[in-house]
Amino acid sequence: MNRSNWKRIVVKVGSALIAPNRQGCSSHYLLSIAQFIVRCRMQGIQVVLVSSGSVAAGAHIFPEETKKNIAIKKAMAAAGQTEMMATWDKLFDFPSAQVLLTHADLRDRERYVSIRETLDSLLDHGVLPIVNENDTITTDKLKVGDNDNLSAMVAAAADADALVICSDVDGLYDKNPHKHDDAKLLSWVDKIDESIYAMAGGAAEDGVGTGGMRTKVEAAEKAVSHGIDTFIINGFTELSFNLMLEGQNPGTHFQAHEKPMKENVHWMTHTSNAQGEVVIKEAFSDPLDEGVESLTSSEILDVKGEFSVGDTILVRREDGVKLAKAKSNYSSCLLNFIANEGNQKFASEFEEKTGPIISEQHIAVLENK
Ligand SMILES: Nc1ncnc2c1ncn2[C@@H]1O[C@H](COP(=O)(O)OP(=O)(O)O)[C@@H](O)[C@H]1O
Ligand SMILES: N[C@@H](CCC(=O)OP(=O)(O)O)C(=O)O
Repeated sequence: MNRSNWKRIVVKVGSALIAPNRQGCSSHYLLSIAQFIVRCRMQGIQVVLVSSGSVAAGAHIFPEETKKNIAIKKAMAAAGQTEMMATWDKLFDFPSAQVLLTHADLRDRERYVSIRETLDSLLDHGVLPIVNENDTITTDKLKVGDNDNLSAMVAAAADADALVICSDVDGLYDKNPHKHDDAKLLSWVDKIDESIYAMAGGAAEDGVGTGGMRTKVEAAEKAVSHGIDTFIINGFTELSFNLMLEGQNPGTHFQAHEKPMKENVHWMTHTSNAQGEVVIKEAFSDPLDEGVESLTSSEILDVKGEFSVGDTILVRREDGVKLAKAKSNYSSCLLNFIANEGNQKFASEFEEKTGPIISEQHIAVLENK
């Protein structure tokens, strides 16, 4: 990693830094984060800010006994979002822009491309994009659910060089430091495997954060496979930011892969989730590695879920092994019809005229078979 090459970074700020006591926003911790952003920009590094905190910031407006209600939580987010944006805006003398996203936007290729273009336009005109999940309109099916994973998806969309996750602890420890006095900080992670996930616990039950370290490790896994160096640092202390600016590592550094995934393969693997499944015969699993022009309805054993043309699907072997994610050129309804043995003659004529079920350039072979 050579930081002098950084052109663009994503900085993710957790709720505890924005609304530490759930009593509205406080600029107490945001001042040094804002200063860091200003200094990065002075060095010619473009910054995208992913800011949590709308729910925590809006919490003080609603009665305590209502706060577990989902509709009230969404209302807290709506009210807190304006307060949070206003607090950030006061700290900068350049324009900022509110970008509210859901997973439904990120997993749709056209909307994803539109997000990329908007981020580029904002950054190229000196505007600071401030991104958050659009909690008010999300449902379980539509949401990312935590801003750690959201920040990694945004970092990939923005083609960032680094992702800096500012949290309420120094980084990833071998166990939760709030529960274990002897927990040790990991300053360097070059491979994210089960042993790393085993160390990462959830958020404190009485805290304001979502997801804890687990979602941060998930985010790091997404980002490093896109070639994005990822840091978890303590956003409570100014020292973290000074060390980052000096090129040092104040927390945990997850090393970017030297050979990142291809952009569309990364999007299919880490951002877009499968809307349905196609189960294929075991004997056909290898040709997926080479190209799939030959995947025809006669290899399909089962079609699961409802999907439309252009949706991402999971290709699974009959023994359950996940083989690939791919963009489907056929809807689930049509696939169900042509995969039926009785319709084979019609199917082969139809496929010949219409083209492959999945095309080679839109397939991501899954590494963890
Ligand atoms: N191995 C670990 N190392 C560090 N923190 C951990 C670990 N396991 C669980 N945690 C918890 O994760 C919390 C940080 O995540 P979270 O509460 O979601 O904050 P944020 O608002 O920064 O996203 C820590 O305060 C700690 O309680
Ligand atoms: N969209 C939510 C963010 C939820 C979230 O991931 O919070 P955190 O774990 O503090 O980053 C909000 O603004 O409150």
